[in-house]
Amino acid sequence: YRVMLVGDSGVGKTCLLVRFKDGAFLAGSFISTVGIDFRNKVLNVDGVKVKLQIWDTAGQERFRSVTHAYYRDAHALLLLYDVTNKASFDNIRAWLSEIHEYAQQDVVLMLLGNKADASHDRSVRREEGERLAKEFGVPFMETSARSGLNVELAFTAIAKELKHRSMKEPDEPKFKLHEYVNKEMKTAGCCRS
Ligand SMILES: Nc1nc2c(ncn2[C@@H]2O[C@H](COP(=O)(O)OP(=O)(O)OP(=O)(O)O)[C@@H](O)[C@H]2O)c(=O)[nH]1
Repeated sequence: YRVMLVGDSGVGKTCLLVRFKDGAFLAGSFISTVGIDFRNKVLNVDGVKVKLQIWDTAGQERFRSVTHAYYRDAHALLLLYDVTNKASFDNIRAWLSEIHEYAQQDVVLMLLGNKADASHDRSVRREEGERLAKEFGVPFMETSARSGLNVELAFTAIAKELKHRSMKEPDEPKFKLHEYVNKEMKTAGCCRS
């Protein structure tokens, strides 16, 4: 399955991918993605191997036309903003209309408020993220590529949804991504990593 990471430049898309793929945080200077990059990761979802091909897109405006071309082939989108950068949150509406325009109608979508570790610099409250996600009917969680908070959960939830969509037995109940995310967040409390 193809999963695409989108959102403003600097919100932490590359770091989130590296954290998920290698379990490490890319510290040091910020190197902006040029165009598009991808990495594969195989997950075990309920006893089935699910391969995710994760596309890391450039957030910079000048690469937007490159990104547009890839939307159509994405099965899932992780849309990120940075909780320490209000503008990246305000731009989410624009990202959502871009997604509506270019992505498949049934694309799996999740909103992520990244850099949740940076509590001193926070400028977007968790409730604001929750409210926006609710307005658009998309699952939401805060993540941190630095601490690892919810990184595994975000990708696992997406993988579960994609696997269930294509492999559901006729009498198997439908997988509910929203419910799964909410349940996992509740059991994890505030500090899952
Ligand atoms: N505190 C903190 N910093 C982060 C986190 N994730 C990323 N960063 C920092 O944010 C900066 C940008 O991260 P990137 O992952 O390169 O951002 P990007 O979204 O891929 O940016 P583009 O490639 O330009 O679209 C880097 O300096 C990272 O160290 C996080 O979870 N917490």
